Amino acid sequence: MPAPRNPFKHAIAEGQLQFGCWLGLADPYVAEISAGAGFDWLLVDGEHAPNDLRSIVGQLQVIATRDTHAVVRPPIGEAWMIKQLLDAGAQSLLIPMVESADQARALVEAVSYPPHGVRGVGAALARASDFSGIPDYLTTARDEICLLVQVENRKGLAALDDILEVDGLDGVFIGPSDLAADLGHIGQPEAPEVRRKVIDALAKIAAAGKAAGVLTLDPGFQRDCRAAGASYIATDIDVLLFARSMHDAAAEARKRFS
Ligand SMILES: O=C(O)C(=O)C[C@H](O)[C@@H](O)CO
Repeated sequence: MPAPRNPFKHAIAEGQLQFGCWLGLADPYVAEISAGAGFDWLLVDGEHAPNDLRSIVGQLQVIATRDTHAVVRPPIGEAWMIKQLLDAGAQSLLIPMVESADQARALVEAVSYPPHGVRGVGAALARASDFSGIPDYLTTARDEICLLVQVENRKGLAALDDILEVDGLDGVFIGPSDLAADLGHIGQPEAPEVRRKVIDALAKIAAAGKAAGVLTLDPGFQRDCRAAGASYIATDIDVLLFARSMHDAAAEARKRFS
């Protein structure tokens, strides 16, 4: 029996639109609600949310029970973190702040077992192999791992052509917020210069045959990104949805009783 099929990997490889939601509330309970909401994928954020390995595992477990897919973002692209996330059962990873082809190649090695890479062999005791319930896990795991790298500054954009030549990379995701900051427009991912660069990068990624992705809350810009070739687009963030609903509910209750 092989490693479980990764439907997200295959969908974005074919350019099929997958829309997703960023999960920053860092809690399996919230992930369970989100997993039933209808998004194609959910980003479990270890970079900017208060997640640790155990909270990520809890979210992977509940997301796996629903018809959606978890993409996990570690704080940084370190091989030891990637090893733990893969063993915990994450099949799709989004690695932040990638700035060179060498860095991208090291990440490909981190998700591959020797002799092709450096992933440690410990799946026998891991959730990824269904605790040894998947006999062919070691020989088939790599086929179903989706490796996405995040390019989000001028250095990364300058290296984009080289990054796109790296074999074993499924896609490149453009981070508009960090890119805006690096371009001198901190807090303004909607600045025209940022948007132009995002659209140009997405088009270049798609033209190179890799899957292009982005996070933007602006519906008009989401459509522009799709037109430029993006196949996985995060359209919402749980923290903002919850915060907005709480504020609206309290304001309406206050109005009702005043
Ligand atoms: O640069 C970006 O955009 C991202 O990397 C996504 C952010 O981290 C996301 O959390 C929204 O601020």
